[in-house]
Amino acid sequence: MQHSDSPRGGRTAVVLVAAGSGTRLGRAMPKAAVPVAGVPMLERAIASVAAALPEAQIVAVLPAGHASLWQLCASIAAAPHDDGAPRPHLVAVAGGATRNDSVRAGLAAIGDAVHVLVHDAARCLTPPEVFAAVADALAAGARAVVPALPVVDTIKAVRAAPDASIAAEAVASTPPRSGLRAVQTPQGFRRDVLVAAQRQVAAWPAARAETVTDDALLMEMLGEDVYLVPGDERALKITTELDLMLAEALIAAGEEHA
Ligand SMILES: Nc1ccn([C@@H]2O[C@H](COP(=O)(O)OP(=O)(O)OP(=O)(O)O)[C@@H](O)[C@H]2O)c(=O)n1
Ligand SMILES: C[C@](O)(CO)[C@H](O)COP(=O)(O)O
Repeated sequence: MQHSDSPRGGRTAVVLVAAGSGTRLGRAMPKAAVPVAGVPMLERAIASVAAALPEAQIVAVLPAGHASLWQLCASIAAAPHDDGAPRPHLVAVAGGATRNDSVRAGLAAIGDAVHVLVHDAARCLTPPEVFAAVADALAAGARAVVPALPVVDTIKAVRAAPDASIAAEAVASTPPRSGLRAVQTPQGFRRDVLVAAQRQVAAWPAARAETVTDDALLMEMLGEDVYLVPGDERALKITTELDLMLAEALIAAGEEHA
């Protein structure tokens, strides 16, 4: 297949992190295996990535011990595509103890990609427009791109309680809401820059590495400009039962793309 250098083309890889345990969802299986309106979350996530970026290599990062997710990936990679749709370039690797460990495992498995998108399988209803917006910003020369939405709540920074007899945190400050955004995935990067940042984190003590809650943070650490493109409410991260209910309601209403 002829691959173009465009971030919508074949020199792009997607690291799809799906190795989490889903503690907050509290099911007796890893979150990626949980059915969302009857279809495993991982299957929905792969379908949405493949629909948005059909030429991209997809590296699914899976819980090492969950055979059914590995079988699911193998069957998607091998499935005939009679409708003429391209078969996803899909491989699977084992994840690590933290999300960031899993991202690193995925990065180690990608081919010769120029750009990499890091995406949460838990955001399995992300519409193609969000992938396109990230890819287009990379094509325009950005080295780090993140989808974002305005925040709807007022956000407080907190401090320890000034009066120890009151069992509560206290407010430290209130950042102006107009300057805050909630960020989603896929987060897109020049691969060489992300790999260089991850090399630094690999040497950090665990307590510091745990502060890496998203990939863009690493770019900020290197002094890179991180650009924001519009996110989408359908790209919600399924974290709790309420999120799962919302995702299933979106599917029932025909609002998800797949
Ligand atoms: N060790 C980990 C932890 C998380 N993830 C992935 O990172 C994404 C965002 O993580 P989150 O939604 O917090 O998933 P979990 O870690 O599974 O959730 P919880 O914290 O409730 O256990 C998910 O797609 C999850 O599978 C991962 O690949 N490897
Ligand atoms: C990367 C992320 O989805 C951006 O919002 C988020 O930070 C992941 O957090 P989690 O606690 O690992 O779900």
